[in-house]
Amino acid sequence: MTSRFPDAGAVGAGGFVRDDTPTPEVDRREAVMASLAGTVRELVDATIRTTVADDEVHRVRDELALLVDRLRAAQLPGPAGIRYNAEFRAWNWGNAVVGAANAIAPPLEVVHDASGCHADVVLGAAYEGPPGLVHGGVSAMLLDHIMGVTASAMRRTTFTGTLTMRYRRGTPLGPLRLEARIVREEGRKVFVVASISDAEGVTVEADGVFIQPAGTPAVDG
Ligand SMILES: CCCCC/C=C\C/C=C\C/C=C\C/C=C\CCCC(=O)SCCNC(=O)CCNC(=O)[C@H](O)C(C)(C)COP(=O)(O)OP(=O)(O)OC[C@H]1O[C@@H](n2cnc3c(N)ncnc32)[C@H](O)[C@@H]1OP(=O)(O)O
Repeated sequence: MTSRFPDAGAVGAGGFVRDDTPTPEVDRREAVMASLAGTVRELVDATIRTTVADDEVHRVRDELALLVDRLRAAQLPGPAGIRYNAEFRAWNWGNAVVGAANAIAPPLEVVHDASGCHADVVLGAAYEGPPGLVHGGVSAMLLDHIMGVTASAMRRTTFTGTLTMRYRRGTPLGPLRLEARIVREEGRKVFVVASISDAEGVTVEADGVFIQPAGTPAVDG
């Protein structure tokens, strides 16, 4: 049987790690971690926007330091990586864009559709660059991810080779839609286009070359 995922270490730093945690247990833990990350995300937003007095800020900081110690009581030795089990249930809880346990991730929920992938997301104060607008690097990060997922097409691993952004107008914080699709393939190179839109239309366009690293397998079909 063709392995759906490369062996651990086969695809760059960290690689993919086979982990035989049963899917229901993965699902249960993922929900628990997503719940924690959701509250931490609230904390990030509340921290940015708080106007409470300095003394109160210091008290909150001290209480949070105790909570950090409790989570540090048992930790992975490094980043979370990408893990998968025998049913090809994969989980990457630390991922910067979709990680269920990562409060820095919006998180993006990528949907595979007939033409590629799309995602609806609401970006708040933590993603600001110019006043009221999404940071250009955040736009690039989110597009990079959805384009990589699109290029990978659930059957191979691809890395970003080249990514080009065109910022047509400021992207307002708030509800946004991302879309990505493959335009052509040449050997191990997959050419992808993508966009971010608000209610008025496209704000950012991107095109990129995603490359399946030499020697990594792909599933037929
Ligand atoms: C087994 C199946 C697996 C199933 C998986 C299932 C589900 C998928 C699950 C998860 C999906 C995982 C990830 C997807 C999600 C998000 C991804 C986010 C994307 C990222 O955030 S990812 C991090 C940033 N990314 C890097 O960290 C890349 C660092 N870099 C490298 O790892 C190498 O550099 C690499 C691999 C790019 C190339 O290495 P290489 O050795 O394979 O390339 P090589 O020289 O053989 O060239 C071959 C042909 O590509 C052309 N070429 C080469 N380099 C190019 C470039 N940069 N731009 C344009 N074209 C380029 C050549 O010109 C030649 O073209 P030609 O054949 O026409 O001559």
